[in-house]
Amino acid sequence: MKALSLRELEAAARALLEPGIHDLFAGGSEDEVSLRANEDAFARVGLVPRVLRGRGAPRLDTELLGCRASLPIVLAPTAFHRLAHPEGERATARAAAAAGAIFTVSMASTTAIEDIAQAGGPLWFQLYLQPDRGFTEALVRRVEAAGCKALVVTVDSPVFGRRERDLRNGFMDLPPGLCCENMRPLGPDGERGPARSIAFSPTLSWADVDWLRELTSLPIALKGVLHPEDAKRSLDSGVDALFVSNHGGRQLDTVPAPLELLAPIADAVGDRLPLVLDGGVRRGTDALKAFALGARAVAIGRPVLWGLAVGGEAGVAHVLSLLRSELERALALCGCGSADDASPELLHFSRWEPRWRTS
Ligand SMILES: Cc1cc2nc3c(=O)[nH]c(=O)nc-3n(C[C@H](O)[C@H](O)[C@H](O)COP(=O)(O)O)c2cc1C
Ligand SMILES: CCCCCCC(=O)C(=O)O
Repeated sequence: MKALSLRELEAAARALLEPGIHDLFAGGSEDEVSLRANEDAFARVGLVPRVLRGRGAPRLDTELLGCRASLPIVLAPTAFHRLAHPEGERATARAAAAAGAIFTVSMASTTAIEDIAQAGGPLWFQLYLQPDRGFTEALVRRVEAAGCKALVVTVDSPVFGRRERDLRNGFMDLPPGLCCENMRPLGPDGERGPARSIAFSPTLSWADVDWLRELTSLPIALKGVLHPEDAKRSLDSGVDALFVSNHGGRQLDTVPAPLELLAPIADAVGDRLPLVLDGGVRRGTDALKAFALGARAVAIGRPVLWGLAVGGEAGVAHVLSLLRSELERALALCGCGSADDASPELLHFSRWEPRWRTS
């Protein structure tokens, strides 16, 4: 039976995945306060529809960082797709390409970027800047050659978050036969060497972003910017977009939900930088709320892994199709012709408290 919603798909994936892999995907850091906050934030904002606006059937197509996409929902970078399904990132890429959706490939993908690019859809590549600049430069050249259209630099990970589910389950590394394929340097004839590990470095600074800006002409998005002052600072480094993200609640715990932090960031950067929000997006209405608060697009992480686990390429296609139809319906019900029509006037922030008559 096909899942009617991402919630149903999540339950189906949970039943199929080996428990340690399920926890690896589902978990957050420490007490998982941010993880829970991400979905809760959407539930706490109401939508107040406008009526009789005659906007016609909503259009979802958009352009982001020079890429045309058929919907403003991006696949966020997530590691290790081959733990969810043997076809891994290849299956994800085929589903995204068929849907006209942008797929952000994780630096920690279990399939090499060249093989993922065979699917032919629009790809961005997520990068953890490595202290070894020579390695980073070689990887950037490789990603450019593979045809990726943008770099998404994750800046919320100077150290790795403490994920206690993984510690409890003893998940230390990928099983034999799998590795982070992009971490295998290419030899002169394109042969892939042994994988090196990904370094998380607390010495990274804006100087490294400036260095990357000089290195490549690809558009650069910074992922994990949550403070308005950092958003403003990013303008000086010539970046092209920001992902307003708390890494799905997997890095610093107790960071508020990105939805709650979006408006001040949108205020800080104005029209100068497009914003992509991720964290807890599970419904078309969630996406609409993010657009109303200033996001140009949203990104989804775990739902893609649930789709993969349940049905490989068809499962990811189903995730995108559910969200597409939900978003079309939500826009139409709110009197919007596109995501650009969404504005804060549609949102209701409840301060209502019941007062019961006692006499
Ligand atoms: C299993 C898993 C792996 C992830 N891997 C990466 C990664 O390699 N790089 C990265 O920048 N973010 C990574 N993320 C974070 C996502 O890009 C994204 O910010 C987050 O999943 C969005 O929240 P959601 O899962 O609630 O949609 C990962 C998240 C999960 C759940
Ligand atoms: C040593 C590989 C680490 C992969 C990191 C993936 C990630 O960002 C996550 O949240 O998990």
